[in-house]
Amino acid sequence: MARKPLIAGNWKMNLNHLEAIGVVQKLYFALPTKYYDHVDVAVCPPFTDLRSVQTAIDADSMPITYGGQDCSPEESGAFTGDVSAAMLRKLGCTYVVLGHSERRSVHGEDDALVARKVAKALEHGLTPILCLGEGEEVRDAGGHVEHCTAQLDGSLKGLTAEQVGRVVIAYEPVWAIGTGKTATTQDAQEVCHALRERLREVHGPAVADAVRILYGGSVKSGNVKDLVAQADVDGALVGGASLEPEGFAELCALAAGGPL
Ligand SMILES: O=C[C@H](O)COP(=O)(O)O
Repeated sequence: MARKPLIAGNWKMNLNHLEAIGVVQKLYFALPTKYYDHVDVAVCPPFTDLRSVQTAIDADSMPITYGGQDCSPEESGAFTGDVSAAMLRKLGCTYVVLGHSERRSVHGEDDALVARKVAKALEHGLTPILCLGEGEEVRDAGGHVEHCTAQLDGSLKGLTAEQVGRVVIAYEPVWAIGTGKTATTQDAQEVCHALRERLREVHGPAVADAVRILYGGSVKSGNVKDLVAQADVDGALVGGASLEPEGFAELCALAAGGPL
């Protein structure tokens, strides 16, 4: 089954709201419209940039979507510092990154909490980009497939097949994030394939065939084409390389079968 690739830029805690407008506009002008038939392009800026990004995108009717980098598992109320799924949706977000390894390690988020966030995001019409991946020690011990499928099960716990069908998965080996050490295309394919087979086993073939599974971890123009050529890799979650708009446009074009 053909799945349209998704390239999502996770800006992490970079770029203020004024810089964000410049980056989105440069990305739009650098990537010819024809490529959007072959790739979905999204940016996930910090919360404080979302309104500005929305305005820039709407002003030029850009075919770029955007999302948050986290949301609360709660509906609303006394949760100082948190941002709700409803607030993101109201700002026009399509996506929300959930369970990123930086939130799992820095903020102690576990699978159970991530599963609650995924459910809340879906309830409000957001598409969660559910991140999971093994650390270096697990990889060295050869436990990466078991680790990732267990994280998948735990982070989707309690969801129906219909709900799981609306999730994007991002396989991000922790040892490849921001390190310049990209997984080989075979490494990426091995885990993305195992995740898809696990979805097939638990949620059925229609879900397994429809869900997009991205790879993330030091993705750049030089490796994106080989990564998305893998049968079970349906795009990329891009950190550092998404901050520079012309380079990110080139990366998106290559994922769409380009060159730019
Ligand atoms: O969410 C994105 C990932 O953490 C990858 O970041 P990176 O491309 O800077 O390695």
